[in-house]
Amino acid sequence: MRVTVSRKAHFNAAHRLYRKDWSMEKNQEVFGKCNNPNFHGHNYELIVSVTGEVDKETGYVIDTKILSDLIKEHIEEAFDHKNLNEDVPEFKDLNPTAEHIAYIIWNKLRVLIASDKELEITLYETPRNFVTYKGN
Ligand SMILES: Nc1nc2c(c(=O)[nH]1)N=C([C@H](O)[C@H](O)COP(=O)(O)OP(=O)(O)OP(=O)(O)O)CN2
Repeated sequence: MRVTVSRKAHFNAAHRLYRKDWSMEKNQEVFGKCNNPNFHGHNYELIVSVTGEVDKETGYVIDTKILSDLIKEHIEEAFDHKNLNEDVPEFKDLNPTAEHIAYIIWNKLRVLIASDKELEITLYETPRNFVTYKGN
């Protein structure tokens, strides 16, 4: 029996959407108010979902306490109350869009969760804007 187990988390972070190799005018045209050079913040809501076989002995796909600890240590510690452009090395040369943040989170967690389980990341940048990434 395959089941999906999900854990919610959140972090607050600042960012600016822009490309260093574009002019201010081009960045403004493409990214608008998200290109504010003084940055802006979001209350990101994160859902991490793990799908796999239910263990016959424990009844678990993954212990939610273990999943929660992994998210705290590897995602919240790295992103919470940070300026993503300036403080987080993964975004030094990668525009911190919701798509890219979800991709980075997936890659950070993928290596920590058993390879026979599927991993899916849903990231809400605002209550109405969210992305989903499950690899590939
Ligand atoms: N595909 C993407 N589009 C946009 C992203 C993104 O990461 N991926 N990011 C932004 C801005 O950073 C920001 O999220 C937009 O904020 P805002 O326009 O305020 O969004 P809201 O939905 O909260 O506001 P509305 O009032 O509903 O317009 C832009 N695009």
